[in-house]
Amino acid sequence: MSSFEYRNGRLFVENLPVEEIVEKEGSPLYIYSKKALVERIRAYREAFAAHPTLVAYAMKANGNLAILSLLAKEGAGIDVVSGGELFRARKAGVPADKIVFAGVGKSREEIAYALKEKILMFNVESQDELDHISEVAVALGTQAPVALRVNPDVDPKTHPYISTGMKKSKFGIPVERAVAEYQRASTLPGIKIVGIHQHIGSQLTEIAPFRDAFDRLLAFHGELSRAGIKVTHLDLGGGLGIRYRSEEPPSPADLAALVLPRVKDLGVTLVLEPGRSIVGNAGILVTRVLYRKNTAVKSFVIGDAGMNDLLRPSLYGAHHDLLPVKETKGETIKGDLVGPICETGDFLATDREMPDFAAGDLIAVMSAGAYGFSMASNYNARPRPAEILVDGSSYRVVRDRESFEDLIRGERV
Ligand SMILES: Cc1ncc(COP(=O)(O)O)c(C=O)c1O
Ligand SMILES: N[C@@H](CCCC[NH3+])C(=O)O
Repeated sequence: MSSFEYRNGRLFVENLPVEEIVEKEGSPLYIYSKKALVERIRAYREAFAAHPTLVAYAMKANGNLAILSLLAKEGAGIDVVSGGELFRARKAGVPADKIVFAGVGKSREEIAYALKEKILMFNVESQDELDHISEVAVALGTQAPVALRVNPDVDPKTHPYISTGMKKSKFGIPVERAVAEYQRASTLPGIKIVGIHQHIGSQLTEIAPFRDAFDRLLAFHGELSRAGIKVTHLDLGGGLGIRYRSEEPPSPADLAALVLPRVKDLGVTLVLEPGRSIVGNAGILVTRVLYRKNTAVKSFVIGDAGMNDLLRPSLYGAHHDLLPVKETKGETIKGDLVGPICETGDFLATDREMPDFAAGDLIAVMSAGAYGFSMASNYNARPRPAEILVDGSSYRVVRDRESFEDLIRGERV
């Protein structure tokens, strides 16, 4: 049974009506389902159970402490991309030896912090970064465990802004230069080579790019061992897509079927970095209609959530289904769901067939668990929404709605 469904015409999250939660906690509001989160992380753990595998949830998708802590209790590690994310992961109780650290621009302070915490490994994205990490490690009297992020030049067939494994992208080290870079790494005093890393993009809905990238990764692994360099970890990154509209992305089991038969004799631990496919469909954003407005050419539904609360439609033209919190059988309109932000690009849906919403109605913006709150901002001095975690018939506020005082914290006249 899905975690979000209608019962007697009312939208429920697990056993709670969305309307009742919003009456108490206000809007806009992010609501997550614990059951959906647990199901998703277990789907990965079970699919890969036959091989030593660390599922390092990519917390950039949603870094709420309650979610991190829940996933950690399910055995997950974390993929972080900043000192701030590392801090969050540690606050949530994630063991340091289950944390991997990627990103093209790690600062010396962030590197030192991660070394002191003793994380599992750094996923290194350039020659310069490798040198910096070695220097910082030597200064601290230690060695940094690293994987080099190898850019295989595979088209992930997703939005260009979130394609990361092509030649023209800023990520990773080109595969043709990677063996030489590993050889250089093996001579650096502060570096201990432990793995190979790859991540080709996000919201992948076909298996073929995973297969192409994985073929290249295995070929590279062979080349590296022939050059005398052994690794203990193969990090395959994240990127598995979810259903926003009608997509039918591969499942963790499909990924496992592709990968496991070919790694079983390599003597490596697998690392996976799923983000969106864990949290995306475990969360919704609820917005209340403030006004209706019709011009000569457009119908607008003006809600209380905008691009500052959910950026994906504005940034990528992304589609999120809209569901009425109270089911209607009445008229529909074709129009835009827009927010209060002073930008024409502030919309959650454009030219969309939707119920003829009236002021006061609640709309659930679906599939908003990933890259929703984590990309929210205070633009137009708007406090960010509260976040709610539903567990069966009860819920907890896992992040308070921001106040006006929060907006000016740290500022001085
Ligand atoms: C290095 C790395 N790992 C993991 C992820 C998580 O990706 P996704 O949310 O698509 O699973 C990303 C984001 O694309 C990433 O950059
Ligand atoms: N923010 C993107 C995904 C970014 C992936 C990060 N590497 C989205 O909402 O789809």
